Amino acid sequence: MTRPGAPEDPLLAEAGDWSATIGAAQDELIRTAPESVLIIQGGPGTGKTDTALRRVAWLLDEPEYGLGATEVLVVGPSHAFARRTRALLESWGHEGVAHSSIDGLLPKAVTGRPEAPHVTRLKGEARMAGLIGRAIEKHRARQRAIPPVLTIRGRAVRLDPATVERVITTAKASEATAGDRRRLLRAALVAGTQDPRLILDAADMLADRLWPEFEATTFLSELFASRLMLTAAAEGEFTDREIDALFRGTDEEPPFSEADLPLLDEAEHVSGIEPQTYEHVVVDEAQDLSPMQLRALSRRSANGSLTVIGDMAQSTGPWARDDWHDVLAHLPSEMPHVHRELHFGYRIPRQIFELAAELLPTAAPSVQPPTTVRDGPADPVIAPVEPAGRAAVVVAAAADHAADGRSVAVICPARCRDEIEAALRSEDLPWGTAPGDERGPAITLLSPHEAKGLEFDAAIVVEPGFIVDDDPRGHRLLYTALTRATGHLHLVGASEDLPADFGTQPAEPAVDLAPAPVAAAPLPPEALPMPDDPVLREQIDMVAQSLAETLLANLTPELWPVALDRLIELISPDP
Ligand SMILES: Nc1ncnc2c1ncn2[C@@H]1O[C@H](COP(=O)(O)OP(=O)(O)OP(=O)(O)O)[C@@H](O)[C@H]1O
Repeated sequence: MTRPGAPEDPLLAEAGDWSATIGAAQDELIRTAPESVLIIQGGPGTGKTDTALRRVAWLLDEPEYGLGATEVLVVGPSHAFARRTRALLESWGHEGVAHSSIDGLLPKAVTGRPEAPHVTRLKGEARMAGLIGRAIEKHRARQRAIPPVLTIRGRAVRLDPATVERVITTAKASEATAGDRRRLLRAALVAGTQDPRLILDAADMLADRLWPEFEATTFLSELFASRLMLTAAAEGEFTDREIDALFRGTDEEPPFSEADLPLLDEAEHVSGIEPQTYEHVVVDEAQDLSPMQLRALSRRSANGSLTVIGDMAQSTGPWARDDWHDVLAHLPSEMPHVHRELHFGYRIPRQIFELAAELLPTAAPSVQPPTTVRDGPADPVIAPVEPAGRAAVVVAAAADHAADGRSVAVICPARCRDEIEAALRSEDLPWGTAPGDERGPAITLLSPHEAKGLEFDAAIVVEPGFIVDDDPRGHRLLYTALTRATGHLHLVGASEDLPADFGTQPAEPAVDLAPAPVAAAPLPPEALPMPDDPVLREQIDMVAQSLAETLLANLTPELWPVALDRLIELISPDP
């Protein structure tokens, strides 16, 4: 994302087109046949998103698969992310693919309703699908009750219940459309009457009552406004406390929260309104999605051909997880699963990753950190500040990077947002809330959640201590925030929340960034010097990367020296 006018920076330049450096592991994933569910796990910046998009490009280019661009859907966590994936695929000449945030796929509704975290979590559970299904069934049964008499223009029209029942049964058995059902009812009632106009009007009125157009938003509002309907649909699968949590009566708040959107999708599905489906679906940052979101995604897949991407060390929010089982359980597919891990960190320079990796033992102890493949242009800048001076330091750093032509993320917790916005305004610095194209503002202001999956030349992370404190998985969120930069990282905040190892010394040793060694691969007995020729060095690097990926993917660390010995044996000329 280097901006026009930026200095020549070979480290950053290489990020755009890496066709020359595709590792063996990435290449294998890119060429995975479409009849599979490909699951790509990997640390930040290991190329998961790019690899998945290259898989899409490959599937589109292979005539054997005959896949059209409009048959592919790429889903990510945010609108900004969807812009990034669209820009990348289009830069490779693939237009027409659908790119969307998860919410952008779901039915439209006015959201913004505040909600307690335990309610959000409950609404994401898969058993909500059962509740919605039963509520709709009961709703329909009420609508199906046939009134004995209808009043049309002041005249009573008596209906023959047997005739109406017959029409309902025929319409259901033949899966008749709304129009056909109405015509069937008109024909059945009008036969042999003296006043056909009156009867036809009565037939239309009855059709509206029997088969009203389904409005998922109206249905869900009615369901959540009625303790009676909720209890009836719960059928013992929800406790009274849970029903209380779902019940919201009728009030003035915005009607829906974001957790309601997958419920609206479920309601539409149960009532027969089906979304557009795709021959291949890519789901990025899948580690955070609720079961109800995953069900909604699954409905968009025509055949179960999927690429599912994520990193358990970055899993946060109400559905933070430690493994893939739960995600995959809600994305059923008959196709074989191919589960792979990427190990090389291409985005984040060594100096930045060393700092971020200090969080891993707390954030995700079972996750092995990626191996960084390059050095960065600068060490991270650690800036201890008093609250009063915080915004000025952040904005000065952002302005410097922007003036040098870099894209800049200011990643800040909610409680500092207003002061940062005010400081940006008072310095007259243009900024946006989603990374722009090359003509957009260089500075993007983001919450740690919004920063997921994005990358910038420089990142300024504000008050790391607040980021940790404000979320049950705060260490993971901070890890995500620290791993957005391809070149420069600044940490600005209270000295007790900053790591002691770099730059200006804080007064106290670090609290939240507990230092811990990064799991190290066994070293070869003696390192031989690298040749001076840069071309040769790059070739050696690529071969070494490819071999390393094969080792990492197939053998446990204690067997690596054995395999290397065997390799030397195999390639050594016979004596
Ligand atoms: N083989 C490679 N050689 C050079 N650069 C690469 C390679 N693979 C990926 N990259 C670059 O590394 C950067 C990070 O890639 P990407 O965004 O796909 O990572 P990610 O694993 O999805 O990260 P995150 O978990 O943070 O979302 C991108 O700029 C991408 O172009």
